[in-house]
Amino acid sequence: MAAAAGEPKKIIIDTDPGIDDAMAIFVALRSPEVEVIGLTTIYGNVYTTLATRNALHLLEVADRTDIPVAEGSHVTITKGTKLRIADFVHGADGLGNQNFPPPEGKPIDMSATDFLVEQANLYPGKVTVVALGPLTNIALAIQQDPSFVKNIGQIVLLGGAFAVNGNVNPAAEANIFGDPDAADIVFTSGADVLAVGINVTHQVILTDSDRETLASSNGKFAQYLLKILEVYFNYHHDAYSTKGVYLHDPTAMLAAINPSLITYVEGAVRVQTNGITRGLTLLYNKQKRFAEITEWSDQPSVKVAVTVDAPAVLKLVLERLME
Ligand SMILES: O=c1[nH]cnc2c1ncn2[C@@H]1O[C@H](CO)[C@@H](O)[C@H]1O
Repeated sequence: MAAAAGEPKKIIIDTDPGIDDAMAIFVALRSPEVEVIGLTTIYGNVYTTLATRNALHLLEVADRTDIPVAEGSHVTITKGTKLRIADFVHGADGLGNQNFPPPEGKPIDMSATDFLVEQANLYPGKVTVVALGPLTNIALAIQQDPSFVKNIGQIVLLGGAFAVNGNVNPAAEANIFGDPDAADIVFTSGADVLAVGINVTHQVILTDSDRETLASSNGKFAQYLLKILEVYFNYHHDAYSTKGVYLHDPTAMLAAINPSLITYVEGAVRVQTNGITRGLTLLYNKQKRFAEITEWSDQPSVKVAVTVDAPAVLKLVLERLME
């Protein structure tokens, strides 16, 4: 594969691994266009303690224990402890019920939020955060350091269901539902945000036959993922009528790596934080100038992905995991 032109883009992956997180992390580690400078962990697919353990484990599988892991928040930004954990999607261990041995490594002695703030300050405008779980750590960084929103290069997040049904319930997508208050802080922060929602990721499906293609590779990532994918396939088989699994996190990762794979629109996004539509993401395209001053007035614009070159994403995922 040709090396990326220029310096690779520095990325921090905020993650709750998670089967599709594992795929996305491996894709990033095999992508010359980016340099993974750290993983930060969060609850979502698993509790934060297990997310940290899984992040360390995945870096050991990849022989990349040089990459630091910083543990993130165990509670929502409003200190909520009643978390919705998607173990029914990923298995009790988050990685397909494989009972992998515990990692040898440890997280660094710094919180995810402190690490995010530190790295954004160290490389102003140069770090992209790829957020694959609920947005608590990112919102905490925004609250902790007023210069974070201008120092961070871009925040590419997997989250939201823009003008489509959610996957937790008809209103809400899982990552936004996990901490709607944090999500609203991120969307209204003024940072350069690109949201890749399930309106886009539901177009990128790894089918049974793609899984067989993956199985034809002796590559360590392909062989590892085959083991953990079984649980993810079973869940999709039960919950959806698609012939495969959605590649949520790998799609968001590739949108960060190669923005030409998606198209987006711009506008203000707000998140519903209570009631039956808690977690709903709504995009205001700013086509109409409303006279009345409301919670929508003067909100900064973010980017919301609307189309994806699904065959190209799938091809890249397979290529990079099969090397
Ligand atoms: O049905 C579901 N409920 C909860 N979480 C899910 C479901 N399907 C996928 N994910 C997880 O949430 C993110 C995308 O919303 C992905 O990280 C995916 O693994």
